[in-house]
Amino acid sequence: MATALDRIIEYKRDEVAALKANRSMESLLADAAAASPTRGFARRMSDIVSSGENALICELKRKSPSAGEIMPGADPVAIAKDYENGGAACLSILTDFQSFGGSLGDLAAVRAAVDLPLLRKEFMIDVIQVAEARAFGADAILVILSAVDDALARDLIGAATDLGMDAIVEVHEEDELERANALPSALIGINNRDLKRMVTELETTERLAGRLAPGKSLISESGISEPAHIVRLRKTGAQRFLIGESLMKSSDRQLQCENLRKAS
Ligand SMILES: O=P(O)(O)OC[C@@H](O)[C@@H](O)c1c[nH]c2ccccc12
Repeated sequence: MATALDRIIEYKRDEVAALKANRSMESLLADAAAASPTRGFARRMSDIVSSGENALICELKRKSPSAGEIMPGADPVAIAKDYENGGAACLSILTDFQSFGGSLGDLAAVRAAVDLPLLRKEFMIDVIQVAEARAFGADAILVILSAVDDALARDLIGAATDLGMDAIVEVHEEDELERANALPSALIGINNRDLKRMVTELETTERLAGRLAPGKSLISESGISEPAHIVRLRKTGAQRFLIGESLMKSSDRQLQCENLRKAS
């Protein structure tokens, strides 16, 4: 049976074909060269971690296959400002429309409104999407290892590096973590959500965290909704966290960000 991830990758291939029909790599690279310089995504997280606080990547997400509608009419700029005022290290902007209700327009709007480094949260299957990410102001990309082989992962990371961006290599299982350890990116995201079964378990980080190679930085992703979750995950050594749904739904995003940032 096709998984949720399979279905997303299938329409993503059509989107990439449409992008290639409309834009040349050269013209996207020209836009990328003209974009304002990258903001140092990994560096901003390390600065916050050195100060003793948690580095939060706060996410803008209107809906998802697992949660359904989260906040259909969300104003990306207002939410980004809440996150910035709450002391977020970086922001994650979903740009997939079909499953997550996001767009590159959200990325560009947030880029113009706040100073934080931005992750383009997207299912990357072609280097042209990396150039497009930079052209719209992204500072980092996501490389989901359950969706790409090692050769493509290397190409995506290489393209990001060439454009001055960071790459988060996302894993959910032990063999993916082994692959991530051998890839040339220092940021490894352990996704507590299984993108194939849509089940979220913080045990995923607890099980895999000890297996990161030296020099890699761990980001624990998904399913975090309260300070106690951070306290628990910090025991694995995690100091960087990617949080979406619970912050989107919070009645006081800024305060919730502050509480999660200071939890220890
Ligand atoms: O909303 P949550 O449970 O806090 O999760 C955020 C983020 O980790 C999640 O949106 C995510 C992690 N990896 C992804 C890959 C694609 C789309 C979404 C994701």
